[in-house]
Amino acid sequence: MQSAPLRLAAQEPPEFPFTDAEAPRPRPSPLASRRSSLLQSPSASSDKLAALFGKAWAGSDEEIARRHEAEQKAFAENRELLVTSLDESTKLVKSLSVFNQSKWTVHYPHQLGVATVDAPVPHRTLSTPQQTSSSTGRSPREDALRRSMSVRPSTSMQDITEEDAKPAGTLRPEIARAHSTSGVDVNPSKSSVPTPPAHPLSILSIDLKMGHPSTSTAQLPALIPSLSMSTLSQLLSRRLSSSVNHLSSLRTRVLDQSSRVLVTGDLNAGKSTLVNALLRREVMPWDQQPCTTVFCEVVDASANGGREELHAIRDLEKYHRADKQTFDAYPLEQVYDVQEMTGEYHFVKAYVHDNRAPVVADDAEEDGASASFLKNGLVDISLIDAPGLNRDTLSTTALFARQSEIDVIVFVVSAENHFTLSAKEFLWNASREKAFVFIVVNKWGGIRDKARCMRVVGEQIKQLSPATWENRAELVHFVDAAEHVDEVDQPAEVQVDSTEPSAFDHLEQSLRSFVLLKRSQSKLAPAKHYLLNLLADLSTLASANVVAANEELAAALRELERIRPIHERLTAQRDEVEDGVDRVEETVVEKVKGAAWSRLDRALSYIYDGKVVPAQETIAEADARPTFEHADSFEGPAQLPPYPGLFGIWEWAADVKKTLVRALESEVRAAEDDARTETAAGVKAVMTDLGDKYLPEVAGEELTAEQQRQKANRVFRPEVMFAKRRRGVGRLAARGISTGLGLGSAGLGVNWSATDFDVSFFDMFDLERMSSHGAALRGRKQPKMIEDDIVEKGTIVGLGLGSVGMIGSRLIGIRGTMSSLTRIIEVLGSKQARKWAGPVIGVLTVGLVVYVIVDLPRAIPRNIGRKLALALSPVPTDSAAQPVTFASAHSDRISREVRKVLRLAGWDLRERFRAALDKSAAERKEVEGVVARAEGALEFLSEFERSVEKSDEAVQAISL
Ligand SMILES: Nc1nc2c(ncn2[C@@H]2O[C@H](COP(=O)(O)OP(=O)(O)OP(=O)(O)O)[C@@H](O)[C@H]2O)c(=O)[nH]1
Repeated sequence: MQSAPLRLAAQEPPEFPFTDAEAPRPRPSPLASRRSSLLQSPSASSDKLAALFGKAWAGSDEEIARRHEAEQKAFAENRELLVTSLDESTKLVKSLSVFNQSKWTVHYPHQLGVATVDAPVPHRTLSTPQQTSSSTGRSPREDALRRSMSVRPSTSMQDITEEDAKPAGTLRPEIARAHSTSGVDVNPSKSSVPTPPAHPLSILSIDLKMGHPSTSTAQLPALIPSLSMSTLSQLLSRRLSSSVNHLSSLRTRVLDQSSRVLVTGDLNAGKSTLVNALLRREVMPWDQQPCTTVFCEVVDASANGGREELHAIRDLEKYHRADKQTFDAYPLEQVYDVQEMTGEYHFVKAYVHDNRAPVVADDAEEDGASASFLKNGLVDISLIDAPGLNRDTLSTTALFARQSEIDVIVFVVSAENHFTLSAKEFLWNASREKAFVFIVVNKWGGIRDKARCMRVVGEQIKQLSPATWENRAELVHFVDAAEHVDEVDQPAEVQVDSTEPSAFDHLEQSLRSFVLLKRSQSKLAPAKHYLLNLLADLSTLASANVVAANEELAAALRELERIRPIHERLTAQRDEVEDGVDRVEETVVEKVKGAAWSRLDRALSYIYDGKVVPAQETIAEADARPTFEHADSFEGPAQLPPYPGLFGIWEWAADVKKTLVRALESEVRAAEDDARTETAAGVKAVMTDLGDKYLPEVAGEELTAEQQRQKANRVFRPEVMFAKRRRGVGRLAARGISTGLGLGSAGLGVNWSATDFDVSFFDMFDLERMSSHGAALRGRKQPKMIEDDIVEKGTIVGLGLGSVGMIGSRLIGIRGTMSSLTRIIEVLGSKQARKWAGPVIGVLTVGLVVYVIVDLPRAIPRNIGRKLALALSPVPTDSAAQPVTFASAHSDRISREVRKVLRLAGWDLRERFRAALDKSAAERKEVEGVVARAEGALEFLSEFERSVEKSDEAVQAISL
C-alpha cells in the first residue's frame, strides 16, 4: 500500500539561500490539534489538525480517521514484510558467514569501500588484497565525502527515501550482476579479481579504525592491501556477525511501538534547552559551560508508575526499572548533581511529566496547551539528551546514534558557531545511517545578518546531509529554543493572538509529524535502509566472488591442464625408471666384473709362468685411458730384475717375488681404474641420461635454486671408489714390502697374506717343469684351466725323471725324499744294475746339476710365480664350498663396489623421481581441490545471488 508522502507541510521548501527563516507558514491552531482527541471527537476541527500536524492532516474527521486507519494498516503490512525480509537477510548473512569460514575465503573487494561515485562507473576496479590500494588517489574519506556531495538532487522525500537507501552511484544488484556475468575485464593473466562494476560497500566495508583505535584514518588505504586474504576474511566474518546482531536489533525495533529521539550536537549548542523547550519545562540541566556529561533519556513518568525521578544507571544492559539494584534513584531536581558525577554513571533515565496534557481532551480549549510531546496516545516518545560533541565524545555518540533503537536524530547547532569538525564528522556519518537528520540551528535570535548565516549553514548542511537539505522545509529549523521552555505558562491569549506560528512551533510540528505520523519512516525506514544497503553489499560481494571464483576456476583448470599430463607421464614412467636404473646397474656391474676377472686371470697366468704381466693395450689406448688421481696410483714393473749370477741368487729370488707381486697389484689397480671408468659412465647414464629423460624438472620446468644446488652437489668422484682398500694399502705398506705390498686380506675377498712367504731352497729348482706332467700341463693348459686345475685337484704332482721319482711340488719334503731314496736303493739292489748304475748315476747327476744351474734364471721366477698363483687361489677346505679364486674374488669385490655406487646413483634418481611424482600428485590433488572449491563456490554464489536478488526486490517493494 502506498503511504502518504513524507512531506507533510503544504509549502515548498524555500529555495536556497533562504530569504527568511520566518517565512509565512500556515498558522497552526495550538489548542485544537490534539490528534487522539480529534480521532475520538468527530466535531474537532480539521484546521486544528492541520495547524498542529501539517496539511497532511487537513480534511474532514472521517478523512483523517480513514487516513489514520490506512496509515496503521500500511504500517502493519510493511512491518510484517520487513520482519520477513529481516529474517531472510539474516539467513543469507549467516549462510555467507558459514560459506566464508568453511568453504571459501570470500574475496574482499576492499576498493569498493573507497571508490568514488561521481557518476556510475561501470568498470570500476575491484581488487583483492593482492592488489594495490585505491585507484582514485584520494583517501577513502575524501571519496566518501565526494560521494555524499555528489548525490543527484531528488525532488521529493519519497525519492530521497528510495535514492538514499542505496548510496549514490550504486548499481542495482541485477545491473552489477549483468556486468559481472558478462565477463567484464576478465583477464585470465591477472591474478587479482577482475572488475565487476559494483557499488561501494557500506554496511560490510572494512572498518580498520574500529579494530585498531590507534590507526589514523590516513593510514587506512595504505594498510588494506597489506592485509592477507585470511585477515580480510576474518574482518568480513566479524562484519557479518555484527550485521546479524544488528538485524536482530532492527527486528526488535521494528516490532517495538515506542520511538526514541536522540538530541545531539556541539557543546553548548543548546541541546538541553531544546529538550526542555519540547517538554515546556526545565528538566535537563543547562548552563553557559558544558554541563551534560552523560546521556540522559527523558521518558514520560507514566512508564515509571507516574513517579517523577532520576534513575542513574551504571550498566545499561542490566538496567531494569523495577530492580532497584540496577540503578540509583534521585529526585528530579538533582539532575545537575548527577550530571556532575562524571564517570560515575553510564546513563540516566529521567521519568518526567510533560507540562502539557498527555492526550488531547475532547473539551480542550482552543487556547490551551498543545499535546504532550512524550505521550500522545499513539506512540511513546522519549528524548535523549546527549553530551556535547567533541573529540572525546564523538565516537561514543556516533555509536549511540547508530543504535537501531534511535529513530530520529535531532542535531542541534549553534547559529553563532556553525558546525565544528566533530559536528561535521558526526553529521556525515549519521546521515548515512539514518538518511534524514533533524537539524536545529539554535540561538537564532542573536544573529544579526540572518541571511548570511543561513547561507553559510545551508551550504554546510547541503554537503553533509543532502537528503536532509532536500527536505529542509521540514527538517531544518532556525529557532531560539530558550524562548520556549516556559511557553506553556504564558497566558493563552499570547499564543492565540499570535497570527504567525513561531519557528519553534513549526519545528515541533515537523518533529511530531515525523515521529508520529510517519512511524513507518522513523521506525521502518532505518530497517529498510539498512536492508537495502546490506543486500546491495551482499550482491556486490557475491558478484565479486563469482568473478573471483570464475577466475580461480579458470586458472586452476589451466594449471590442471598443465600438471595432469606431467603427473600421468610420471606415473606411467615409474616402472620405466625402475627398470632403466636396474638395467644400467646390471649391465655395468656385469661388464666390470667380466673385465676385471679376465684382466686378473690373465695376470695370474703370467705370474704362474713367472712373468711380468704385459700391458694389455697399446700405448695410444693407455694414453686415452682416464687416469684417476687416487693416492696409491703407481706404475707396475715393466720387467723382472736382471739376473745377478749365482752368488746373488737369494736376493734376486726375493726381488723377483716382489716384482711379481707388484705386477699383480698393478693389474688389480688397473682393473679398479677400468671399473671407475665404467662406473662413471654408468652414473652418467643413471643421473644424467635417465634423469634428463624422466625427471620433470628438465621437461620444461625451471629448476629452483634448491634443485640447482642439489644438482651441483651431485658430482660423481670416481677416485673415491675403493678408498677402503687404499687405506689398507697405506697402513700395511708401512710394514714393509715383504707383506706383499701389504694388501692384507681385510675386505678384499682373497687372502693376500698368502703372498707373505719366504723364498725357499726349493724355489731354486723347477722340479715341476722337469716332470712330464708339469710339461704337459704347461704346454696344454690355458690360464683359466690351470686355475681350475689347481682348484679341482688341489695339488700338482711332479714326477721326477727316472730314479728321481715323484716329487710333489707341494708335498716335497723329508717324507718325499726318503721315499725316493728307498726306491733308488731297491733298484740298486739287483746285481746287474749295480754294474752300470754307478757311472750312469754319476753322469746323470753331473748333467742334472749343470742343467739346474743353467736353468736357475728361469726356474726361480717360475717357481715363485707358481707358488704365488697357488697361494692366492687356495683350495677350499670344504669341497662343497664355492672356490674363491684370486680373479673371482677381486672381480666380486670390484663389482660390489661398482654396484654400491650405481645403487646410490639409482637411489638418488629414484628418490628424485619419487619426490617429483609425490610433488606432482600433491599439486594435482591441490589444484583439483581448488577446482572443486571454486565450482562449489560458484554453485553457492549463484544460488546466493538469486536469493539476494529476490530479497532485494521484496525490500524495494516495501513502500514506506
Ligand atoms: N540566546 C540563546 N541562548 C541559548 C539558547 N539555547 C540555549 N542557550 C544558552 O546556551 C547555553 C548552553 O545551553 P545548554 O542547553 O546547556 O547547551 P547544551 O548543548 O545542552 O550544552 P552541553 O550539553 O553541556 O554541551 C546556556 O547558557 C543556554 O542558556 C537560545 O535559543 N538562545
